[in-house]
Amino acid sequence: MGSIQEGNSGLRLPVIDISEFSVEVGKQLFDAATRYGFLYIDTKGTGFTEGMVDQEFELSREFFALPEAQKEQWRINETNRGWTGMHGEILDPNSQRKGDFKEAFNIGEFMNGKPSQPMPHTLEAHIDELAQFERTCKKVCDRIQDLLGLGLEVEEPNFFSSRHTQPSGCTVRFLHYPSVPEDVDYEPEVDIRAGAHSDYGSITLLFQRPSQPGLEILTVGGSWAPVPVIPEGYPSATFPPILVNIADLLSYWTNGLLKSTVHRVIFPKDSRRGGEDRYSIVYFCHPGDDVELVPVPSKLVAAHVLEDGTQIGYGGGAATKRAITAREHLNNRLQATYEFRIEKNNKTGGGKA
Ligand SMILES: O=C(O)CCC(=O)C(=O)O
Ligand SMILES: [Fe+2]
Repeated sequence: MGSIQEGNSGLRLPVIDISEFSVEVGKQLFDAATRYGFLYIDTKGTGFTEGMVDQEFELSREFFALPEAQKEQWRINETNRGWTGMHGEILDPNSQRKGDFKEAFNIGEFMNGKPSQPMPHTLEAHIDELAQFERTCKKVCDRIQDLLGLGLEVEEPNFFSSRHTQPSGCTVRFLHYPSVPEDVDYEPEVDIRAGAHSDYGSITLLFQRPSQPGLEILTVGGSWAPVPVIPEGYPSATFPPILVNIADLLSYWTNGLLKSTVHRVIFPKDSRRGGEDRYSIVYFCHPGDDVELVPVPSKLVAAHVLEDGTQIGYGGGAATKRAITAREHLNNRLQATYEFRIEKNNKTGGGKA
Protein backbone atom coordinates (compact mmCIF):
# COMPACT_ATOMS: atom_id res chain seq x y z
CA MET A 1 0.00 0.00 0.00
CA GLY A 2 1.34 3.49 -0.81
CA SER A 3 2.80 5.42 2.09
CA ILE A 4 5.71 7.83 2.37
CA GLN A 5 8.84 8.42 4.41
CA GLU A 6 8.22 11.45 6.61
CA GLY A 7 11.86 12.30 7.46
CA ASN A 8 13.02 14.08 10.60
CA SER A 9 11.82 17.57 9.97
CA GLY A 10 8.19 16.76 9.14
CA LEU A 11 6.77 16.71 5.68
CA ARG A 12 7.93 19.37 3.23
CA LEU A 13 6.60 18.63 -0.20
CA PRO A 14 8.39 20.45 -3.02
CA VAL A 15 6.74 23.24 -5.02
CA ILE A 16 7.58 22.67 -8.69
CA ASP A 17 7.40 25.22 -11.50
CA ILE A 18 6.42 23.47 -14.75
CA SER A 19 6.65 26.49 -17.04
CA GLU A 20 9.86 25.10 -18.54
CA PHE A 21 9.71 21.73 -20.34
CA SER A 22 13.06 20.18 -19.49
CA VAL A 23 14.71 17.03 -18.19
CA GLU A 24 15.64 18.96 -15.03
CA VAL A 25 11.98 19.73 -14.23
CA GLY A 26 11.11 16.14 -15.18
CA LYS A 27 13.64 14.86 -12.64
CA GLN A 28 12.21 17.14 -9.90
CA LEU A 29 8.74 15.71 -10.56
CA PHE A 30 10.11 12.17 -10.72
CA ASP A 31 11.89 12.56 -7.35
CA ALA A 32 8.76 13.87 -5.62
CA ALA A 33 6.57 11.21 -7.27
CA THR A 34 8.83 8.36 -6.14
CA ARG A 35 9.44 9.71 -2.62
CA TYR A 36 6.05 11.11 -1.68
CA GLY A 37 3.55 10.57 -4.48
CA PHE A 38 2.48 14.16 -3.70
CA LEU A 39 3.86 17.57 -4.73
CA TYR A 40 2.72 21.13 -5.31
CA ILE A 41 2.67 22.83 -8.70
CA ASP A 42 3.22 26.58 -8.80
CA THR A 43 0.20 28.07 -10.59
CA LYS A 44 2.57 30.25 -12.64
CA GLY A 45 2.87 28.83 -16.14
CA THR A 46 -0.14 26.50 -15.81
CA GLY A 47 -2.79 28.63 -17.55
CA PHE A 48 -4.87 28.87 -14.34
CA THR A 49 -5.59 32.34 -13.01
CA GLU A 50 -6.78 33.21 -9.52
CA GLY A 51 -10.04 34.61 -10.97
CA MET A 52 -10.72 31.43 -12.90
CA VAL A 53 -10.27 29.17 -9.87
CA ASP A 54 -12.25 31.54 -7.59
CA GLN A 55 -15.09 31.43 -10.07
CA GLU A 56 -15.18 27.61 -10.04
CA PHE A 57 -15.44 27.69 -6.24
CA GLU A 58 -18.26 30.23 -6.54
CA LEU A 59 -20.15 27.88 -8.88
CA SER A 60 -19.58 25.01 -6.49
CA ARG A 61 -20.90 27.02 -3.52
CA GLU A 62 -23.96 28.09 -5.47
CA PHE A 63 -24.79 24.53 -6.45
CA PHE A 64 -24.34 23.03 -2.97
CA ALA A 65 -26.47 25.83 -1.46
CA LEU A 66 -29.52 24.53 -3.39
CA PRO A 67 -32.12 22.62 -1.34
CA GLU A 68 -31.53 18.85 -1.25
CA ALA A 69 -34.81 18.21 -3.06
CA GLN A 70 -33.49 20.16 -6.03
CA LYS A 71 -30.07 18.51 -5.99
CA GLU A 72 -31.87 15.16 -6.15
CA GLN A 73 -32.67 15.91 -9.80
CA TRP A 74 -29.01 15.47 -10.62
CA ARG A 75 -28.40 12.44 -8.42
CA ILE A 76 -25.43 10.45 -9.60
CA ASN A 77 -26.03 7.64 -12.08
CA GLU A 78 -24.11 4.56 -13.18
CA THR A 79 -21.85 6.71 -15.39
CA ASN A 80 -20.44 8.23 -12.16
CA ARG A 81 -21.71 11.72 -13.04
CA GLY A 82 -23.89 13.93 -10.88
CA TRP A 83 -24.58 14.65 -7.22
CA THR A 84 -24.08 12.44 -4.17
CA GLY A 85 -25.27 13.59 -0.72
CA MET A 86 -23.82 13.34 2.81
CA HIS A 87 -22.54 9.84 3.68
CA GLY A 88 -23.38 8.69 0.14
CA GLU A 89 -19.84 7.43 -0.38
CA ILE A 90 -17.53 5.49 1.94
CA LEU A 91 -13.92 5.55 0.83
CA ASP A 92 -12.54 3.19 3.48
CA PRO A 93 -15.38 0.75 4.20
CA ASN A 94 -13.22 -1.43 6.47
CA SER A 95 -12.49 1.34 8.98
CA GLN A 96 -15.35 3.82 8.85
CA ARG A 97 -18.50 3.50 10.94
CA LYS A 98 -20.39 5.93 8.64
CA GLY A 99 -20.04 7.24 5.10
CA ASP A 100 -17.87 10.29 4.38
CA PHE A 101 -19.06 13.62 5.83
CA LYS A 102 -19.23 15.28 2.43
CA GLU A 103 -21.35 15.89 -0.64
CA ALA A 104 -19.99 15.93 -4.17
CA PHE A 105 -20.89 16.80 -7.73
CA ASN A 106 -19.08 14.91 -10.50
CA ILE A 107 -18.73 16.45 -13.94
CA GLY A 108 -17.64 13.90 -16.55
CA GLU A 109 -15.42 14.84 -19.46
CA PHE A 110 -16.61 17.37 -22.01
CA MET A 111 -16.90 16.20 -25.62
CA ASN A 112 -16.13 19.00 -28.10
CA GLY A 113 -16.75 21.63 -25.42
CA LYS A 114 -20.11 20.12 -24.41
CA PRO A 115 -20.89 18.39 -21.11
CA SER A 116 -21.85 14.72 -21.35
CA GLN A 117 -24.58 14.91 -18.69
CA PRO A 118 -27.58 17.06 -17.71
CA MET A 119 -26.28 20.15 -15.88
CA PRO A 120 -27.94 21.98 -12.97
CA HIS A 121 -29.40 25.38 -13.89
CA THR A 122 -26.80 27.12 -11.69
CA LEU A 123 -24.04 25.73 -13.92
CA GLU A 124 -25.81 25.88 -17.24
CA ALA A 125 -25.04 29.56 -17.78
CA HIS A 126 -21.34 28.85 -17.20
CA ILE A 127 -20.63 25.92 -19.51
CA ASP A 128 -17.86 27.78 -21.36
CA GLU A 129 -15.99 28.59 -18.13
CA LEU A 130 -16.41 25.01 -16.92
CA ALA A 131 -15.14 23.68 -20.23
CA GLN A 132 -12.15 26.02 -20.11
CA PHE A 133 -11.36 24.95 -16.54
CA GLU A 134 -11.58 21.28 -17.51
CA ARG A 135 -9.40 21.84 -20.60
CA THR A 136 -6.77 23.58 -18.51
CA CYS A 137 -6.78 20.72 -15.98
CA LYS A 138 -6.28 18.23 -18.81
CA LYS A 139 -3.45 20.29 -20.36
CA VAL A 140 -1.66 20.58 -17.03
CA CYS A 141 -2.01 16.82 -16.41
CA ASP A 142 -0.65 16.03 -19.88
CA ARG A 143 2.30 18.32 -19.26
CA ILE A 144 3.08 16.93 -15.81
CA GLN A 145 2.90 13.37 -17.13
CA ASP A 146 5.07 14.09 -20.16
CA LEU A 147 7.60 15.76 -17.86
CA LEU A 148 7.43 12.64 -15.69
CA GLY A 149 8.10 10.68 -18.89
CA LEU A 150 11.34 12.66 -19.26
CA GLY A 151 12.20 12.02 -15.60
CA LEU A 152 11.47 8.31 -16.07
CA GLU A 153 13.57 8.25 -19.26
CA VAL A 154 10.67 6.67 -21.14
CA GLU A 155 11.84 5.79 -24.63
CA GLU A 156 8.70 7.09 -26.37
CA PRO A 157 8.14 10.88 -26.09
CA ASN A 158 4.63 11.85 -24.94
CA PHE A 159 4.04 8.24 -23.90
CA PHE A 160 1.54 9.28 -21.23
CA SER A 161 -0.36 12.14 -22.90
CA SER A 162 -0.83 10.10 -26.10
CA ARG A 163 -2.64 7.47 -24.00
CA HIS A 164 -5.00 9.97 -22.40
CA THR A 165 -7.63 9.63 -25.11
CA GLN A 166 -11.44 9.87 -25.03
CA PRO A 167 -13.65 8.29 -23.83
CA SER A 168 -12.13 8.12 -20.36
CA GLY A 169 -13.07 8.43 -16.70
CA CYS A 170 -11.69 12.03 -16.44
CA THR A 171 -13.81 13.93 -13.92
CA VAL A 172 -13.98 17.38 -12.36
CA ARG A 173 -15.39 16.93 -8.87
CA PHE A 174 -16.80 19.71 -6.68
CA LEU A 175 -16.62 18.74 -3.00
CA HIS A 176 -18.35 20.27 0.02
CA TYR A 177 -17.53 19.14 3.55
CA PRO A 178 -20.05 20.90 5.83
CA SER A 179 -19.31 21.63 9.47
CA VAL A 180 -21.40 19.32 11.63
CA PRO A 181 -24.73 20.55 13.04
CA GLU A 182 -25.29 20.03 16.80
CA ASP A 183 -28.02 17.45 16.28
CA VAL A 184 -25.95 15.12 14.10
CA ASP A 185 -24.36 12.01 15.57
CA TYR A 186 -20.63 12.74 15.29
CA GLU A 187 -17.59 11.31 17.09
CA PRO A 188 -14.50 13.47 16.50
CA GLU A 189 -12.03 10.58 16.95
CA VAL A 190 -13.84 8.28 14.54
CA ASP A 191 -15.75 10.28 11.96
CA ILE A 192 -13.99 11.63 8.97
CA ARG A 193 -14.62 13.93 6.01
CA ALA A 194 -13.09 11.54 3.46
CA GLY A 195 -11.86 8.07 4.46
CA ALA A 196 -8.36 6.77 3.73
CA HIS A 197 -7.92 5.91 0.05
CA SER A 198 -5.71 6.19 -2.96
CA ASP A 199 -7.05 7.75 -6.15
CA TYR A 200 -8.18 5.58 -9.07
CA GLY A 201 -6.86 7.42 -12.15
CA SER A 202 -3.42 8.42 -13.42
CA ILE A 203 -2.90 11.68 -11.54
CA THR A 204 -5.08 14.04 -9.53
CA LEU A 205 -5.10 17.85 -9.23
CA LEU A 206 -6.47 19.32 -6.00
CA PHE A 207 -7.60 22.94 -5.61
CA GLN A 208 -8.11 24.13 -2.04
CA ARG A 209 -9.08 27.32 -0.17
CA PRO A 210 -6.50 29.02 2.07
CA SER A 211 -8.44 28.76 5.37
CA GLN A 212 -9.76 25.23 4.87
CA PRO A 213 -7.06 22.61 5.57
CA GLY A 214 -7.70 18.94 6.35
CA LEU A 215 -5.79 16.76 3.88
CA GLU A 216 -3.39 14.23 5.44
CA ILE A 217 -1.11 11.65 3.86
CA LEU A 218 0.02 8.31 5.26
CA THR A 219 3.70 7.91 6.17
CA VAL A 220 5.67 4.67 6.16
CA GLY A 221 5.54 4.64 9.97
CA GLY A 222 1.74 4.55 9.78
CA SER A 223 1.25 8.10 11.05
CA TRP A 224 -0.73 10.79 9.26
CA ALA A 225 1.12 13.90 8.04
CA PRO A 226 -0.97 17.05 7.51
CA VAL A 227 -0.44 18.81 4.18
CA PRO A 228 -0.75 22.60 4.42
CA VAL A 229 -2.91 24.29 1.79
CA ILE A 230 -0.16 26.89 1.28
CA PRO A 231 3.38 25.69 2.06
CA GLU A 232 5.83 27.92 3.92
CA GLY A 233 7.47 30.53 1.73
CA TYR A 234 4.92 30.33 -1.11
CA PRO A 235 4.47 33.80 -2.65
CA SER A 236 0.63 34.02 -2.58
CA ALA A 237 -1.63 33.94 0.49
CA THR A 238 -4.83 33.88 -1.57
CA PHE A 239 -4.10 31.64 -4.57
CA PRO A 240 -2.70 28.32 -3.30
CA PRO A 241 -0.48 26.12 -5.45
CA ILE A 242 -2.15 23.07 -7.00
CA LEU A 243 -1.60 19.90 -4.99
CA VAL A 244 -0.88 16.97 -7.30
CA ASN A 245 -0.84 13.32 -6.43
CA ILE A 246 0.10 10.20 -8.30
CA ALA A 247 -2.88 7.83 -8.52
CA ASP A 248 -3.14 4.04 -8.95
CA LEU A 249 -2.77 3.82 -12.71
CA LEU A 250 0.49 5.74 -12.95
CA SER A 251 1.72 3.49 -10.19
CA TYR A 252 0.64 0.30 -12.04
CA TRP A 253 2.18 1.67 -15.21
CA THR A 254 5.57 2.09 -13.50
CA ASN A 255 5.62 -1.12 -11.45
CA GLY A 256 5.02 0.89 -8.29
CA LEU A 257 8.03 3.17 -8.85
CA LEU A 258 5.75 6.22 -8.73
CA LYS A 259 3.74 6.12 -5.50
CA SER A 260 -0.04 6.21 -5.26
CA THR A 261 -0.03 7.44 -1.68
CA VAL A 262 -2.92 6.90 0.71
CA HIS A 263 -4.58 10.08 1.94
CA ARG A 264 -7.70 11.24 3.77
CA VAL A 265 -9.52 14.43 4.81
CA ILE A 266 -10.16 15.09 8.50
CA PHE A 267 -12.16 17.62 10.50
CA PRO A 268 -9.82 20.25 12.00
CA LYS A 269 -8.84 18.88 15.42
CA ASP A 270 -8.97 22.20 17.26
CA SER A 271 -12.47 23.28 16.33
CA ARG A 272 -15.87 22.19 17.55
CA ARG A 273 -17.86 20.09 15.11
CA GLY A 274 -15.60 20.72 12.16
CA GLY A 275 -15.12 24.51 12.20
CA GLU A 276 -15.83 26.13 8.85
CA ASP A 277 -17.15 24.27 5.84
CA ARG A 278 -14.44 22.98 3.50
CA TYR A 279 -14.76 23.25 -0.28
CA SER A 280 -12.31 21.63 -2.65
CA ILE A 281 -12.23 20.92 -6.37
CA VAL A 282 -10.56 17.81 -7.69
CA TYR A 283 -9.62 16.82 -11.21
CA PHE A 284 -9.23 13.08 -11.61
CA CYS A 285 -7.21 12.43 -14.74
CA HIS A 286 -7.68 9.01 -16.37
CA PRO A 287 -6.14 7.36 -19.44
CA GLY A 288 -8.47 6.33 -22.27
CA ASP A 289 -10.84 3.53 -21.20
CA ASP A 290 -9.19 0.78 -23.24
CA VAL A 291 -5.57 1.71 -22.48
CA GLU A 292 -3.61 -1.29 -21.19
CA LEU A 293 -1.56 -0.87 -18.06
CA VAL A 294 1.59 -2.69 -19.10
CA PRO A 295 4.88 -1.35 -17.66
CA VAL A 296 6.19 1.68 -19.57
CA PRO A 297 9.32 1.28 -21.73
CA SER A 298 11.87 2.73 -19.27
CA LYS A 299 15.11 1.27 -17.86
CA LEU A 300 14.23 2.76 -14.48
CA VAL A 301 10.88 0.97 -14.44
CA ALA A 302 12.39 -2.31 -15.64
CA ALA A 303 14.96 -2.11 -12.83
CA HIS A 304 12.29 -1.52 -10.20
CA VAL A 305 10.99 -4.79 -8.85
CA LEU A 306 7.88 -4.59 -6.73
CA GLU A 307 8.46 -6.40 -3.44
CA ASP A 308 6.33 -9.49 -2.97
CA GLY A 309 2.99 -8.67 -1.43
CA THR A 310 3.21 -4.94 -2.18
CA GLN A 311 -0.22 -3.70 -3.04
CA ILE A 312 -0.92 -0.73 -5.28
CA GLY A 313 -4.07 1.13 -4.39
CA TYR A 314 -5.97 1.25 -1.12
CA GLY A 315 -9.59 1.70 -0.08
CA GLY A 316 -12.93 0.42 -1.36
CA GLY A 317 -12.40 -1.88 -4.32
CA ALA A 318 -8.61 -1.56 -4.52
CA ALA A 319 -7.58 -4.43 -6.77
CA THR A 320 -5.31 -7.10 -5.37
CA LYS A 321 -4.36 -8.16 -8.86
CA ARG A 322 -3.14 -5.89 -11.59
CA ALA A 323 -5.91 -4.24 -13.59
CA ILE A 324 -5.70 -4.82 -17.33
CA THR A 325 -7.25 -1.63 -18.66
CA ALA A 326 -7.94 1.78 -17.19
CA ARG A 327 -11.71 1.23 -17.33
CA GLU A 328 -11.47 -2.17 -15.65
CA HIS A 329 -9.65 -0.65 -12.69
CA LEU A 330 -12.10 2.25 -12.39
CA ASN A 331 -15.10 -0.10 -12.53
CA ASN A 332 -13.58 -2.40 -9.86
CA ARG A 333 -13.28 0.51 -7.50
CA LEU A 334 -16.64 2.09 -8.21
CA GLN A 335 -18.29 -1.31 -7.84
CA ALA A 336 -17.13 -1.66 -4.22
CA THR A 337 -18.67 1.61 -3.15
CA TYR A 338 -21.70 1.10 -5.35
CA GLU A 339 -22.70 -2.00 -3.38
CA PHE A 340 -22.51 -0.03 -0.16
CA ARG A 341 -24.61 2.72 -1.66
CA ILE A 342 -27.35 0.41 -2.89
CA GLU A 343 -27.70 -0.82 0.69
CA LYS A 344 -27.72 2.76 2.01
CA ASN A 345 -30.09 3.88 -0.70
CA ASN A 346 -32.67 1.41 0.50
CA LYS A 347 -32.34 2.68 4.07
CA THR A 348 -31.59 6.39 3.80
CA GLY A 349 -31.68 7.45 0.18
CA GLY A 350 -27.87 7.77 0.00
CA GLY A 351 -26.28 8.39 -3.42
CA LYS A 352 -23.61 6.92 -5.64
CA ALA A 353 -20.31 8.49 -6.55
O1 LIG B 1 -11.03 17.25 -0.73
C1 LIG B 1 -9.86 16.94 -0.65
O2 LIG B 1 -9.04 17.67 -0.14
C2 LIG B 1 -9.33 15.62 -1.16
C3 LIG B 1 -10.39 14.77 -1.75
C4 LIG B 1 -9.85 13.47 -2.25
O3 LIG B 1 -8.83 12.99 -1.84
C5 LIG B 1 -10.60 12.76 -3.29
O4 LIG B 1 -11.75 13.16 -3.58
O5 LIG B 1 -10.06 11.79 -3.84
FE1 LIG C 1 -8.22 11.37 -3.12
